[in-house]
Amino acid sequence: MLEEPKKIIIDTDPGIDDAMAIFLALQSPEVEVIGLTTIYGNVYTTLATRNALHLLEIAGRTDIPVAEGSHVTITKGTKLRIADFVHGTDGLGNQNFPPPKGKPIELSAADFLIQQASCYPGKVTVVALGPLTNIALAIQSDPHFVKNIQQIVVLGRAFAVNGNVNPAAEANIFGDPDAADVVFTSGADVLAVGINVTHQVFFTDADRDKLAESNGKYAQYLCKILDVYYSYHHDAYSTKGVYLHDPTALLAAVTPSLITYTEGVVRLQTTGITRGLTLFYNKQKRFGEVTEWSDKPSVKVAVTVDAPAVVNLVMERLTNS
Ligand SMILES: O=c1[nH]cnc2c1ncn2[C@@H]1O[C@H](CO)[C@@H](O)[C@H]1O
Repeated sequence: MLEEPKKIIIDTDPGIDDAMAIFLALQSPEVEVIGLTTIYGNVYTTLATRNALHLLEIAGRTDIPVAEGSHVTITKGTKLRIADFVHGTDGLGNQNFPPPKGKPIELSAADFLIQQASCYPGKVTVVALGPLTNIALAIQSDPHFVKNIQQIVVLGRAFAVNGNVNPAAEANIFGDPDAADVVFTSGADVLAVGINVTHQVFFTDADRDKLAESNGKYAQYLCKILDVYYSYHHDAYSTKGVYLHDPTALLAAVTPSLITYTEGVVRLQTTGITRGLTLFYNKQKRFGEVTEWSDKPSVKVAVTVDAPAVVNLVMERLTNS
């Protein structure tokens, strides 16, 4: 018997690698994209919404609703760190695409997440590709959300490696560490795919050439916007190629066997020079004293990834489009 596709909502800040992940999801029969929710991160939230609508128009999938998310952090912080230097000022490789025709739905991202999770209890997975504000708001405003949601796959953390904002912190967690702490300690089924894993999934210059040679509609579109992302990686990491952060997290939801994970408690540093640092407690020792870790639920933290399989899937699905 054919399995029903897994319903997913992508919480996104598009973003070049977000665009790859969204197209990949639309090309994956294992999942049904039931909505996009938007958040600041790679760009401000207003532009994230515009880009999400634009990408769905490119895909011919304007049937998928877009719900706009928070413009501020969970503590109402307005000093946001926006990574437009990674993605271009428009978030999509400085292409000056025309504005989308569509509009976001009336519901906020958090309310849409709550509504869908309660409509399909145990059947909706959120793939969170930006800071976790919307998900934390959903958790805080609906006591049933944690049990209604099937899984929250988070692209975020740097597990035992340096961050990419500074040595302590990875960009999505750094974007709203207080929200991340709410999500990681909520008791929901959380799978964190950190940059210790996504930095293993490398898309080379030759891979981009292969995309360019194909007639795939998504491949052609992505080749236009990828230049900025490639130059940033070249400057920042001296690499000839880019890390596939968002596509890897997305595929961890689509095909869970591509990764392995360990389980433990994750807590956040929310202040000081290590703001955004995540600490993983592996539960190998029972501490005598009660600590901020003792009574907290475990989450899953990705440890390994089948990187060649991820690159193959990305290539296959984007070129056959
Ligand atoms: O060097 C960087 N600084 C800030 N954000 C980055 C950098 N590289 C990638 N991303 C963005 O942040 C997420 C992964 O941490 C990805 O969504 C990626 O688009």
